[in-house]
Amino acid sequence: MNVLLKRGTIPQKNIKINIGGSKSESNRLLILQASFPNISIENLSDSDDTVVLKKGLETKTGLVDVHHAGTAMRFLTAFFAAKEGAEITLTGSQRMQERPISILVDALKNVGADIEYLKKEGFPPLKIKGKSLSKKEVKINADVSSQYISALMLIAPNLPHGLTIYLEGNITSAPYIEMTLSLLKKIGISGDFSENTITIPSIETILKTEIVVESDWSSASYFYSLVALSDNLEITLSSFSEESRQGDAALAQIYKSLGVETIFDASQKTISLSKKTSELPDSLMLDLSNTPDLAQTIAVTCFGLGIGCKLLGLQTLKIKETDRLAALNIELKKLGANITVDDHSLVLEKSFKINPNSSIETYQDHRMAMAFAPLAMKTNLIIKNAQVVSKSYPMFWEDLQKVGIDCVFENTSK
Ligand SMILES: O=C(O)C1=C[C@@H](OP(=O)(O)O)[C@@H](O)[C@H](O)C1
Ligand SMILES: C=C(OP(=O)(O)O)C(=O)O
Repeated sequence: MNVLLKRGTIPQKNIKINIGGSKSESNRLLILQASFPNISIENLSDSDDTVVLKKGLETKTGLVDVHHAGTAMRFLTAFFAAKEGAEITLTGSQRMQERPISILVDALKNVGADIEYLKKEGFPPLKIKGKSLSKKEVKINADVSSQYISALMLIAPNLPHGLTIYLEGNITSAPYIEMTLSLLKKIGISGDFSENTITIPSIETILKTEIVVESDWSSASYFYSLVALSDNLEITLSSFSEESRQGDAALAQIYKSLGVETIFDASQKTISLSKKTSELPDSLMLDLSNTPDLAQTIAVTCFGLGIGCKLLGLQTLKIKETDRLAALNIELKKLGANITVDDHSLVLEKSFKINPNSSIETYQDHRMAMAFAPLAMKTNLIIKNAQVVSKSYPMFWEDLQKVGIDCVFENTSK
C-alpha cells in the first residue's frame, strides 16, 4: 500500500494527539512481568514489536517468530536461555536473519547457556534450550548494540547469583541501558551502572507494582519535524513528562535549534509544540550515538528547512531495520539533496530545492516512512509500502491526517 501525501486545509491550531506507549519500555516490562507476575502495566505499546514479544513469551516449546523486532529477538534470546525447560527455535524476518547476535549469544554461552545457530553462524534463527545460568560475571562488547546488554540485565535478577556485566569498548545507545536500569529500580531491584560495570542482584519476589508506560518519544519526533517544517503548526502530545526514562526525550532540546518550542505541562502530562520564528543555523552538528532512532527524522527536517547538517555517531544505523545510512543517502538524493554518508556519519549541504512528487522507498523500515512523511508540509510526495509504520506506530497515518496532511492510499500488490 502506497500513500500520496499532500498538505491539506485543516486549521493548524489546537491539535491534540495521543501517542501510544513506548515500545522500548513496554518490551522491557513484559520480559520482567513474565518473571515477576505481580507487575501490572498500563499504556502498553500497541506496536507490532510489542505484540510479537508478548506472543513469544506465551510459548514454552516450539517456534517463535519475532518478524522485524530487534528488542524482541535480543530480549527473548536471553529470556529463553535462562528459562529451565524451554526449547525454542527463535527466528525473525529475512532482515532479522542479517542482524548480528553473536555478541549476545557468546555472552550467554559464557554464563552457561545452550544456544545453537540454525543457519548462518552469528545470526538468527537460534535453537535455545533453557538452563539455569549460574556464572556471576560476564564481559560484553558494548559498541554494536545496547540491546544485548539490556537483554542480560533483564534476566539478571532471575539468575541464582545475579550478574555483574563488564562493558568493553565505547558504549553505544547508553540511554537505553539507563532505561533498563531505571525500570529494574522501579520494580524494586537495586542495580548499579558506574563506569563500565553493571551489577544486578538476584531477587526472588518483588512487591506488587503498577507501572504506567510513558508515551513513545521516538514517535513524537515526527511531530517535532512537522512543526519545524510548518508555517505555524501547534500540537499538544500526550502522555509525556519532563523526567523521562527515554533518551529520545532529547528531542525537545535538539528541535529548539530547529525552531520548535516545547512546553511541558506536568499536571496534564502533555507537551505542546509550537513554531518559533527564531533564526535557523546554516548547519547543525550533532552526535546521535545516544539517540540513533532520531537520525532519519533530523536529517529529513534539516533537508526540508534548507539547512545543512553533520550527524555523527551513526555507526549502528547499518544494522537496524535496513542500512539506514544507505537508505537516507538514496532517498534524500532523489529529493534533490546534496548528501554524503560514510560508515558512521552523514553530511547534508545547505540547499533549497526539493523535487516534487518524489516516490520514497521505505526498505521495510517504519522510520523511513515516518521520517519522510513530514516533508508533505513542503511538497507532495509518495511513501511506498506505507504499512511498515505498524512496527512501532500503527496509528501513524491517522494521526498525520489530524495535523492537516491529506493521505490518499493506493492499494498495490506488494
Ligand atoms: O533497547 C531498546 O529498546 C532500543 C535500543 C536501540 O538499539 P541499539 O542499542 O541497537 O542501538 C534503539 O535503536 C532501538 O530502537 C530500541
Ligand atoms: C532500531 C529499531 O528497532 P529494533 O532494533 O528494536 O528492531 C527502531 O525501532 O528504530
